[in-house]
Amino acid sequence: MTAIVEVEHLKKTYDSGFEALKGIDLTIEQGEILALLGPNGAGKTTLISAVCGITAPTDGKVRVGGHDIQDDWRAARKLIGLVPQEINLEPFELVMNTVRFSRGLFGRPRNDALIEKILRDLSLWDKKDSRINALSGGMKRRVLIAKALSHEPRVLFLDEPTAGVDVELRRDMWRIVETLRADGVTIILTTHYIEEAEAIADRIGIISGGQLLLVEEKAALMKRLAKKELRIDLQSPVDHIPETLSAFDLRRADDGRALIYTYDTTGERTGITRLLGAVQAAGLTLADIRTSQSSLEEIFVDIVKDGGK
Ligand SMILES: Nc1ncnc2c1ncn2[C@@H]1O[C@H](COP(=O)(O)OP(=O)(O)OP(=O)(O)O)[C@@H](O)[C@H]1O
Repeated sequence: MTAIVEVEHLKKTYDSGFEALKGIDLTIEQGEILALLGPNGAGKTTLISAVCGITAPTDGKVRVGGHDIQDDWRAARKLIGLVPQEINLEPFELVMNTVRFSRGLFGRPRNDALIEKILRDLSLWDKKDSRINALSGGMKRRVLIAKALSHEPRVLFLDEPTAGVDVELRRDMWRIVETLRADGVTIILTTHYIEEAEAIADRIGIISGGQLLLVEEKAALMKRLAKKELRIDLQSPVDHIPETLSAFDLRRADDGRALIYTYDTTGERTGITRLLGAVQAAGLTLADIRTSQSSLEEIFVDIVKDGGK
């Protein structure tokens, strides 16, 4: 594995005195998709801005492809594509020119074949001669991505790429991200849609209050933190949990028509066999049983609430 983005002890205190980043350490491997989740104001945009060299950090280091973002800005920035949260396009410019011009800004030679491919991949080819102000909001977002890709970056930052876009465009974006990943592009995205992180990320980072609470492989995170529940529907309701079942983590649901058992998925034993035996021994008759697992969303809410503990 090769690290493409290295962030060391990054701090940012705004002029107002507000400490938006409180010492972030993060290494991003080439070719991975990292989703940064966090509540509003957590510091996601500040982190991306500092990594991209748009915001000067108060302390700490950032290297992209081995280049220091402060000391060797030009070389580092050339490797980065940034899709900002805000739509910052020139309203009267044509789509084609917008994207072509952006490539030129990075000192890349004109390459109309590449620009055509990017526009086609983003379903923008038939809009190439349209003015930006004639596009819908979703199309403008696509233009932002086309712009960010025009100089062939190796690392793409997507700051809430799907905020406020419809489901169809969101799925289109996921497809585009997959294509880019296949080309070896590293992708870092911030999102409020946990479903999005669950669908496309290899690793998940959770930021809250300017601190990175955790960064972990998505699958490992879900395995480690997802709680499982077993729901036991009873033939006759109970008004309390029998004394003989008090050793189990049980609660009543549906006015006693069901018992919910919460268990740890990482434990060697789930305790289910013992529980079912004890339920029968307590004279209760089962109508049905089913299990469910907590989603990434529930895990996220728990982590942010507990501050990563
Ligand atoms: N230029 C600035 N001056 C002072 N404070 C700022 C500035 N920019 C951001 N902040 C503050 O820093 C904190 C982090 O903001 P940031 O935009 O990084 O959060 P975020 O995680 O991207 O939030 P959101 O999900 O709402 O986009 C917020 O409290 C914000 O008010």
